[in-house]
Amino acid sequence: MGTRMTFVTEEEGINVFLKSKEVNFELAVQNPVYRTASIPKNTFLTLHEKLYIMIKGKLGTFNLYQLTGQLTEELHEQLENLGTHGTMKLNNLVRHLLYPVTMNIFFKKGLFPTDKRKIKEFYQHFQAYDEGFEYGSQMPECLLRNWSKSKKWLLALFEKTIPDIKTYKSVKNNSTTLMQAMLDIIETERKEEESPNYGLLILWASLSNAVPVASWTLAFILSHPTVHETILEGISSVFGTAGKDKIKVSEDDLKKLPLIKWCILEAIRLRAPGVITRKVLKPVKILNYTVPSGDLLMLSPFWLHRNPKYFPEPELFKPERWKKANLEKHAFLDWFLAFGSGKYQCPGRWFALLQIQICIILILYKYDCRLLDPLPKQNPLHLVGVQQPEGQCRIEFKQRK
Ligand code: HEM
Repeated sequence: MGTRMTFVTEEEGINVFLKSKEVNFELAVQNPVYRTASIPKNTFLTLHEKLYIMIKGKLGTFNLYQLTGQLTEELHEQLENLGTHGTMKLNNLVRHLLYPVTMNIFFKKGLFPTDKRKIKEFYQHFQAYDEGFEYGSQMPECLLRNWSKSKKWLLALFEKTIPDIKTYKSVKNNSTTLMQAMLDIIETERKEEESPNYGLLILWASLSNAVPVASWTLAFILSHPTVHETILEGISSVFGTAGKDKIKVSEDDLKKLPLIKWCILEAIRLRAPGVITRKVLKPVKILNYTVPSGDLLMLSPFWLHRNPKYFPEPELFKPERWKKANLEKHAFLDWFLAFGSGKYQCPGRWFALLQIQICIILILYKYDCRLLDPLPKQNPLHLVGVQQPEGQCRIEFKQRK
């Protein structure tokens, strides 16, 4: 639709994408941000770097472990609502856990509705917004009636709740939530009329990839019996065998269970975002081509992760390949680009890994789980963000005795 895109697939092009000063993140995403969250260009460009630095700091490895206790508590609360046994679509089970946990932690405790009708309404609108995000980021809103309705519903929700978020004070500690810290920056720049729009944007960023990644990780673990067994043994050795206790999970406990983190990273490698993008500011030369300014440069982490030169036997789920990564020093494997790269690499990556680790530990500690369907295929239509499953995948869970 009038946008020129150049895809880089070879090392030389990838290096230009990752290192050239002539390609720009902000100008590549500004238009999609305008279409999906109605944030005007000047507001976006004024606030972007300040917000990014704050989010990166708050969710970076130095501060992150302050959230472990809260994450565990919130997840226990949501697991309690699942009861002692049941069968659900795997995706829905993960949504049931991560939607409220993320809302309550990033915005304000108790923000996620508890009334059944309101929860259903939230699910319906967030899912419609998320599923249509890719189209919404490219097309005029007037062509996407239902998507637009859900976008407006979510914006109205934030408009209503922002005064409460602003005045909320945690009883347990003095720290501000992520959204409160964002509001401080937005207000300092006198852009408060755009606060609900930022609420919507950060809600989408924090859930759209984390939910499918948690589902894929569980699906991979449950469909690889040896991995599943080893993880269960690890969990029993750290937390004991009973499934009823409200266990606490510490940073040290997580270090004793590296296989879970490797499984998450391997699931992300295999289902990585279809594309990430940069705008070309001045013509750049790649091999024999000159890519003109104004083009979007596109790189596919999904495709790159299937290159056997970088990832031997790339199609196989092999969590042990992550043994080689220096995760203690917060480094991933070379050529792993699921979180993007450079100045504006995903600032939520360490939070996502922590949240999913605790989520998986608590599910597998509390319940005996099995999949009732084979591992689903990935839907090839999704380019923005992590691949979605195609077809149904149900999970059966029974409380361990
Ligand atoms: C496994 C889950 C996740 C994946 C795979 C993922 C992936 C990505 C990718 C590929 C980008 C673009 C980076 C680039 O182009 O270089 C990005 C940006 C971003 N992510 Fe994540 N992400 C995940 C979870 C999260 C979470 C939990 C948050 C929570 C706050 C988050 C917040 C953001 C934000 C705010 C940006 C935009 C950064 C900017 O504007 O500069 N992400 N993410």
